[in-house]
Amino acid sequence: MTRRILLINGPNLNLLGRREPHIYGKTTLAEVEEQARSQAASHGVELETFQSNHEGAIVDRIQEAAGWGPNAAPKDGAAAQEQPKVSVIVINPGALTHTSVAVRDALLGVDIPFVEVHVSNIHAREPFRNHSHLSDKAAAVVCGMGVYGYTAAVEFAARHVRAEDGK
Ligand SMILES: O=C1C[C@@](O)(C(=O)O)C[C@@H](O)[C@@H]1O
Repeated sequence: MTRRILLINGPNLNLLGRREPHIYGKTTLAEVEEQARSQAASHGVELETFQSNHEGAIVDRIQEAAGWGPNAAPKDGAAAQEQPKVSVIVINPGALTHTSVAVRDALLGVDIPFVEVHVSNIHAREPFRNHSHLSDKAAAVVCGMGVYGYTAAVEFAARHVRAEDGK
């Protein structure tokens, strides 16, 4: 079965490269996503991407990763068996990190391991950014490495997927 990684980016990360470049750098989200896709492919893993500025859309997409939720394809019979599963979620929740119990509940609800990524070092910024609603449940947390954090997270996720396959 094809294994999948789902890369989710939350609010304002569509502006990567243009937004506060002194904090988030000049690499665009399209470049991050393309690099992540080919990096995963080099491990024989498919990578899907999703960005939204809307909390509910992110909750829906997380549920969909488990084959649930309002947008999930109907599952029955053999087709359901063959549907590739998302094995790991890599997520930069943006500001939702600090506010969203709903995103936390969605990630815990689907029981898919996740890696939390932040481009900036959230512990070296304003106090309201120091707390994450996700970190205590994350398989790993990457922050302060710039967009290289996505590379580190995808590498970790791909290894996890391969380990699942017993390779
Ligand atoms: O939107 C973001 C981006 C961020 O998640 C990061 O990648 O460093 C950090 C958050 O505090 C902020 O709201």
